[in-house]
Amino acid sequence: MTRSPAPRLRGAPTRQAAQRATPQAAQEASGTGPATGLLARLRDQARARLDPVHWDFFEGGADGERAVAENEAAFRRLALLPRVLRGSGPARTTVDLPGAPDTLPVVVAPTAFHKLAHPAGEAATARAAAAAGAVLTTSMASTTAVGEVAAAARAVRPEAAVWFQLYLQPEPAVTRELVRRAEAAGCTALVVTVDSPVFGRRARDDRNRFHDLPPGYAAENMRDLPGGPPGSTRPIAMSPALSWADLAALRAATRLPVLVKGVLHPEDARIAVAEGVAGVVVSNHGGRQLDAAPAALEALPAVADAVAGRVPVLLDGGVRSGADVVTALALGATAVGVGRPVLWGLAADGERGAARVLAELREQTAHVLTLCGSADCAGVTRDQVVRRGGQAPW
Ligand SMILES: Cc1cc2nc3c(=O)[nH]c(=O)nc-3n(C[C@H](O)[C@H](O)[C@H](O)COP(=O)(O)O)c2cc1C
Ligand SMILES: O=C(O)C(=O)c1ccccc1
Repeated sequence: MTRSPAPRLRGAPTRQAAQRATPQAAQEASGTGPATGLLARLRDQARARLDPVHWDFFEGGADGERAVAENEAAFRRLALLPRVLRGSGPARTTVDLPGAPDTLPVVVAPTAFHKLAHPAGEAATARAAAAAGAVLTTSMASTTAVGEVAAAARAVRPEAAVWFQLYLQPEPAVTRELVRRAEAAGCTALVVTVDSPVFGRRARDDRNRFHDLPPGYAAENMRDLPGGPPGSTRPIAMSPALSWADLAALRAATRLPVLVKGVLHPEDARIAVAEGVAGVVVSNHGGRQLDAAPAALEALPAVADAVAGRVPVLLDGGVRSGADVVTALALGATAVGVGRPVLWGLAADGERGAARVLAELREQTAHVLTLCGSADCAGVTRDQVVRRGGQAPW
């Protein structure tokens, strides 16, 4: 990648230096996170356990972190109108996604460097996702190679679905080799992240001088790629020169379904569907790329209208509860992704913590669907979402 972790400064800064450089406490206490509940507790535990530099990497966003805050705030501005007496029975909480039939509508969003959260790293996350019946989207920037990640998931549940997240690399031979590895690992879809023509500016990481993984950790998927010396890892490149033609070349090079992640403009969603993608992920990258971007949730209805049911639409960013999941479903998503909450669980208590996050979201989603009078994930509709605190119409 172009900014981070660029090998400018090696090794992690000390805890003391990070604390001096991290005056985030007041801002966070005033709080964008959930005030109570399991996820909030795991977040607190994660924060207490982690090196503050790594906490800041996981929690932070681009520039003034406005997009990060908006993702959660957008959910808080909305409420759900339940329907009653529909005789719908207890809600069924599975959906069909590309390469993942009958799966939870909560997908683990791709996040980098899980070994900084917990030494068991991505293998622990994979086991937790498999146990919950959730798709794991494993990041190209994982600290465990994709083959090992997918094997860990299948050891828990042979039919567990793992998707591989990919940044298209400027050298086609490198991209092709990454795709070959994902296919060989048994991944069932590729998720191409398209919101990163350059790496976002992360103020916390700059202040903490966090620009490289600590010794002993590496982006393992980037090891032994074409053009590099044997045994070494290549940096992940982000390129503003990429275009739809590069996506078409990728689709021609694989039989796996390809989803695009990081779409906010409805016209881009239309183009993506016309290009033949298998799904669109509405996302502002957890507020880590364009800080001026709207909340993902605010972009969702227009994208869902543009896609018009032709492929699944997913949303990630700010999903912290079953009510958030159901709100996104009602506004046109087939499923949602969760990024930071899984990292909180992983950092707090390894595999068990990540599994608790996913089980909690599954139970809350089923409960809220049932309270809304819906028999399944497709049964909540846009008319059931209303603004909180709006002007009374009378
Ligand atoms: C620490 C961290 C690392 C991330 N790494 C990646 C990545 O490697 N690839 C990617 O496409 N998105 C990455 N993302 C973005 C997530 O996939 C997702 O869009 C975002 O986290 C969703 O927002 P949430 O954290 O509020 O749930 C990362 C996000 C975080 C917080
Ligand atoms: O931090 C991120 O959001 C991210 O996408 C990423 C990508 C490559 C390496 C590290 C992080």
